[in-house]
Amino acid sequence: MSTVVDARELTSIRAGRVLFEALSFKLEAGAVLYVAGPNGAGKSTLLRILAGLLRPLEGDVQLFGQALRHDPEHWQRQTLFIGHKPAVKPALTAIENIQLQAQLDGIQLDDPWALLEQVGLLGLEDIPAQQLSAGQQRRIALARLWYSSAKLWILDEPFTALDQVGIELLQQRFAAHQANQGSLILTSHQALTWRPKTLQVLELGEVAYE
Ligand SMILES: Nc1ncnc2c1ncn2[C@@H]1O[C@H](COP(=O)(O)OP(=O)(O)OP(=O)(O)O)[C@@H](O)[C@H]1O
Repeated sequence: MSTVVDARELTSIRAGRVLFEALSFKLEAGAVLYVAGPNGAGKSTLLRILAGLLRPLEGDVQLFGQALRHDPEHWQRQTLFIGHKPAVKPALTAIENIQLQAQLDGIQLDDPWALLEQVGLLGLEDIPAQQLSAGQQRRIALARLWYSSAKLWILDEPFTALDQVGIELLQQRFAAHQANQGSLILTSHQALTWRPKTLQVLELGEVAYE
């Protein structure tokens, strides 16, 4: 087993609150880390630190044996981060959004229509994203998971707004990623109905004030 994430002594203070202090954990290839905790506990903050988007006050993260500061491009190639708000362009259609996302990810999509079908949006391709429902917009954002070859996925509340079929579809995608030795870090306020092969739970709890 190889270590994908090695988080060492992470401390984060935001808005005068200690969210976590000297937090250390490791994640191995093919494992799932489920970050739980109440609103404001620091889940998104931790995920953004792990994705290299935010610096911890103290501590550091090694990804595939390398620190972010040594090779940010390596970090970007190996990780796929999807935040809790679907990053869709409201005036673009679903297919245009998917193509744009792929372009930004440096991927040439052979068949964007097949991808649209995979995420259950076929028939809605000509509608601007702003006229789609919250769950449909989420599906556009999550389409990245169907072409991503990143070994580590970091997903902030990916199930939000999805219906039961969408949740099942996403969990199947997670299972395929895991079977391929992919690792996953996610937050959710819903209990997982899928039982990953290797699951670690990190509970961020009540926070202390400075
Ligand atoms: N951009 C920011 N600047 C300053 N403080 C922030 C910022 N974003 C979040 N915070 C603070 O960090 C705390 C943790 O926020 P975070 O979004 O990490 O929590 P969370 O566990 O993901 O919450 P939720 O379950 O509501 O999504 C919040 O209470 C907030 O005060």
